[in-house]
Amino acid sequence: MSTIIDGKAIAAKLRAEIATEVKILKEKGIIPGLATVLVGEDPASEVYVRMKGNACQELGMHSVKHTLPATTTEAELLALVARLNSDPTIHGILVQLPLPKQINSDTILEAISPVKDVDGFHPYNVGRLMVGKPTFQPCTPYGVMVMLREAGVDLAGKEVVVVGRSNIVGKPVALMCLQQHATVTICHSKTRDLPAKVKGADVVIAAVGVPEMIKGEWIKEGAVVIDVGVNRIGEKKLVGDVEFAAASQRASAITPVPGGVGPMTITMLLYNTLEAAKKAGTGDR
Ligand SMILES: Nc1nc2c(c(=O)[nH]1)N[C@@H](CN(C=O)c1ccc(C(=O)N[C@@H](CCC(=O)O)C(=O)O)cc1)CN2
Repeated sequence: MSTIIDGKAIAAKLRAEIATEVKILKEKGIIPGLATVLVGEDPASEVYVRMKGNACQELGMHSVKHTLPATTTEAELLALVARLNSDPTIHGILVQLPLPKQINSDTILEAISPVKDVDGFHPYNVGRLMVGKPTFQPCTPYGVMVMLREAGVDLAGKEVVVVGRSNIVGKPVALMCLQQHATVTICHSKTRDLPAKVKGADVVIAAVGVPEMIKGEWIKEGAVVIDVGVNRIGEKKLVGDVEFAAASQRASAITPVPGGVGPMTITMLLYNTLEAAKKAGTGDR
């Protein structure tokens, strides 16, 4: 049986540290501020944006939620982003993804000021990560790295297999693992013999968005398994991208879903917002 890497517990510890720093910053007259932008009525996005607002409140941060109709045009959203870019009470801007199809996500993400890009999706911040000099790092992969660190996993020389090549998770987490001296393989829908690739991994990071696609029998005895998937089955049930029950028989450590990577995503957003506020306070941006 494997050790469960408890995302909720790691997130709670980090949030307590962030709250302490927020308090110190407030004494200097700076209240970290996050603006969240939700376009449309995607139920999962509504939940995530609400969770982000609640988390800000719990940690004493300022947060403002902008809810726009699904019919919002790209120009209207760009105008809001421009307003938030020049609002001194806002240190971080988060536009919840996915956006409705009439809006080009890249155009919006590139319009967010890189110094307020607490999602770490702006090409400037992506480029900084690419050259090994990260500024704001995307929240989910950043959370994965913190979990690995807290679980005592040293990546140097390890074979890491990332399943999924999204800009939000797969590509950045691969770069972050490379930065920690892992040998990284990124797998995707055209990868030949995925089971063989996974079977060779010391660390598997599943970020493919397909319920239980990674089979337990593919996991090497003693491997570490990080499951980024949050797949809703019916009304209530959430499952990851990995067959948890079978994989946990073989893995040395594994993240659950829910309660694994998910809570870390929001925690790292809070962390990035705090960092943005600190940089604004020192003029270091
Ligand atoms: N602008 C962004 N959009 C999206 C991001 C992002 O990082 N920035 N990531 C995902 C969704 N996401 C945050 O927005 C997110 C996903 C999951 C969780 C989470 O805590 N999951 C819980 C389960 C919660 C539930 O009941 O649904 C868990 O896994 O335990 C938080 C945030 C896409 N969009």
